[in-house]
Order: sequence, then structure tokens, then C-alpha cells
Amino acid sequence: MRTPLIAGNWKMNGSTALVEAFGKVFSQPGLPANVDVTIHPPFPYLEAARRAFADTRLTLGAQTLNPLHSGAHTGEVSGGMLKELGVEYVLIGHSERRELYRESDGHVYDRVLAALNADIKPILCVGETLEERDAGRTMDVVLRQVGCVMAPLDPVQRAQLVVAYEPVWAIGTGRTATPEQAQEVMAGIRHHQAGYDEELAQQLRLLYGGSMNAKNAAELLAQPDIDGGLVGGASLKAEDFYAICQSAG
Ligand SMILES: O=C(CO)COP(=O)(O)O
Repeated sequence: MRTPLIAGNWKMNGSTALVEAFGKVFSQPGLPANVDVTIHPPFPYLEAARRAFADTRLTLGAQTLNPLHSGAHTGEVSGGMLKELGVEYVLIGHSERRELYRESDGHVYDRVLAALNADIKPILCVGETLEERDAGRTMDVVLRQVGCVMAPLDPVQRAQLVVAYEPVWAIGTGRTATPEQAQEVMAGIRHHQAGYDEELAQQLRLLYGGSMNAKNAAELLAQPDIDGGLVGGASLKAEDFYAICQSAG
């Protein structure tokens, strides 16, 4: 049985006030017992979030990390530092980082390994562009992105990973993948993983991301291979995000 996970990616948004609003809204009772929830604020808010979320079910996530341990890398943050702040999950390979910061599959793999070494669960983000979908290459792209990270890992490492399927054309566009489109890709990822290890494939948590909101979440989360969501815009309002978490029960 896979525990649903709802992750809120604030991207380069948020404030101390937003952190506090989440602490307040999520201290209400009413979340289903079997849902994990993580918030990924920008680095400067992690410490405030740790304090504000202390009596809630919210756990802490980061948006990226540097694969190195320490050293002369101005502006970078390592896995060990995030772990010390109580970070449990880190996003890796988000399409914005792949595109805007030129992160290749190799960079993504190095970051996944660094997260695992710091005892932080990587949420590996994958997804095709509209051009790739229109060319019928969706599964090739997604399975390449998943495979090149998963294949070299051992089973203990693989068991720590979460995979988020975010079609690039659905991110921030208001154009959600249909539940059927998302399910088809998720089932493909699980089937591919079953080629390595059937049991691990059944345990692998697969999240959908791309214009998920309080209105469409329940229908997406009802799909058999969708185990949660990676939410951008709708994770910037505590009540909306709370409603999404409620529909994941
Ligand atoms: O990129 C996303 C989450 O990582 C999705 O963003 P939106 O929910 O704003 O489309």
C-alpha cells in the first residue's frame, strides 16, 4: 500500500507570512491520516518553516541541492546542510532547472546520489515538452529520464526515490494533463521499473504535477498509478493546498 504524498513547490515565491499562514491552516484537524505532505519553500524560509510546522503534519522539502559536500562554491547549498535543517525531501531535475540552469541527466543523477548520501528522499522530476509529446516521444523521454537515474542505484537507494511526472506543457499553464494521459505515463513508468524489481515498482510513489489544483486533484488522484501531486501555483495559498491534501486521503 503506497502512502499518498502531496508536495508543494513554492519555486521562487513565498514570505515569512506565507510560512506562518501554512503553520496555522495545517494545525487544524481534518487531514486524512494516511497522507504525507511536504512544503518546498526557498532556502531562506526553511528555518522559519521548521518552527512554524513543528506541531503540524507538514514536513520540510528543498527545491535543489549541490552534489558536493562543501567547499568554494559561492551561493550553493549541500545535502548535509539541508539535513541539518530537518529537510526530508528534495526536488531534483525539475524542468525549470533542466531548462533554465542547464541541468543534464548526469547532473540530475549526481544530485540524486548526493541527496541519498545525506539521507534525504529525492523527488525526481521528469516530463516531456509539447514538441516531444506531439512527436510521439513522451514515453521515450520520460523513461530515459527515469532510467538513467534508477539503473545505477541499488535496491535500497531505489526504495527511497519518489518520481514526479510533470509534463512541461502543463506547468504553470492552467492546462492539466487529463487523468487518462497522466495515468498512461505513470503506468508506463511503473511497468518499466517492474523490469528491475516488481516489488519495488509496486512501492514506488508516483506524483503528478502540472496545474494541479483543488478542483482537479481528486480526479487525478483517483487514478490507480497516481500516488500524489507536486503542486506549484496552488501551493501558494494555504487553504487551497489544504483542500488538495484532503482529497488525497
Ligand atoms: O512545476 C510544478 C510543480 O513543481 C507545477 O506548477 P503548477 O502547479 O503551477 O503548474
